[in-house]
Amino acid sequence: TDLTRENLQNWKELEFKEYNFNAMGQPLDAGHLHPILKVRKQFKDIFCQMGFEEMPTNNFVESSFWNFDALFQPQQHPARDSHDTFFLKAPSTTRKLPEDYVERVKQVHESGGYGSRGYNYEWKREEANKNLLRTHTTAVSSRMLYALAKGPFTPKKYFSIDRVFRNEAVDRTHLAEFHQIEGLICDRGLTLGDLIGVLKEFFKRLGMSELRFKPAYNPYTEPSMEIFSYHEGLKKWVEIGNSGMFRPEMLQPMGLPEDVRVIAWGLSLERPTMILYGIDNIRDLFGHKVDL
Ligand SMILES: COC[C@@H]1[C@H](c2ccc(C#Cc3ccccc3)cc2)[C@@H]2CN(C(=O)Nc3ccc(OC4CC4)cc3)C[C@@H](O)[C@@H](O)CN12
Repeated sequence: TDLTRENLQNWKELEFKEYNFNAMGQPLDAGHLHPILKVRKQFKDIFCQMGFEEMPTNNFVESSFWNFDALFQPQQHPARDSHDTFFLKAPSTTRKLPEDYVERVKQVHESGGYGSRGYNYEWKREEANKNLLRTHTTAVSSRMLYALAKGPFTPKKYFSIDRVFRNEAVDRTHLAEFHQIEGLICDRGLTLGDLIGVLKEFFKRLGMSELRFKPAYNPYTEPSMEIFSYHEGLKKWVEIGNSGMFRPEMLQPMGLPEDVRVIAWGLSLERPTMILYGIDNIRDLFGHKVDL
């Protein structure tokens, strides 16, 4: 019908169905939060409830100094090789390091001190200057502890959850990068018992109450422990992380008081996410391929 004036009036004669104001709208196929982000929030909430402050991890590029040397990791350690670490071409070297602290790190690597024998090798500044993609968030922990040593000492609880990069073969469950979760407590007179206690409290909040600890080795912690938990679902003991007490060779050159101890632990974000969401191929978590 053409749009004449009288035609526009004839809707008044038509019969319309009553409005159903209780009708539900069409379900919107809205977006979904990525599982990694949901589990990251769970861990962040647990750390915040336990009084931890988040560390600033917004620098993927780090110097070998903060990533390795400050942690008393020797320059000939295999993890510092380009087969395990991504070194940067440009900028290949770091701009600025605290010279007086670098000198003390050089000393402790070469000839020890603070009760340590050291590694007895010629420490090279060029090696420490090399820029890399951080291999662990422990590089951020060393920066934070150094900053803590600068001022009057106050006990601190810090955590970090962010991406780290390893030049490793990738397979079904390993990518060249992953998200590391790290917690640390810095206070006078802390002991291994305090570490075990805080680990029990931390993992209990994730539903893992039965923990076992196994002696382990890290270049920057002594003693070190691998952490295991009995997983009801998988009916077996699962390695859920690593932990330890930062060595005096790491803490003393920073200038922390000699009775200050640091207990720390780490785990990944991908492993718990894959287990909690039943994902058995890391490609389903990340990756460019999307099955449409
Ligand atoms: C090269 O990657 C190492 C990674 C990653 C890891 C290991 C150690 C640290 C550390 C540390 C550290 C130690 C001392 C001081 C400071 C930091 C951080 C991440 C996980 C650490 N792991 C790991 O996350 N396993 C895990 C964690 C939680 C979890 O929860 C499930 C709901 C039940 C399940 C599993 C242990 C293993 O997966 C291990 O084979 C792989 N590890």
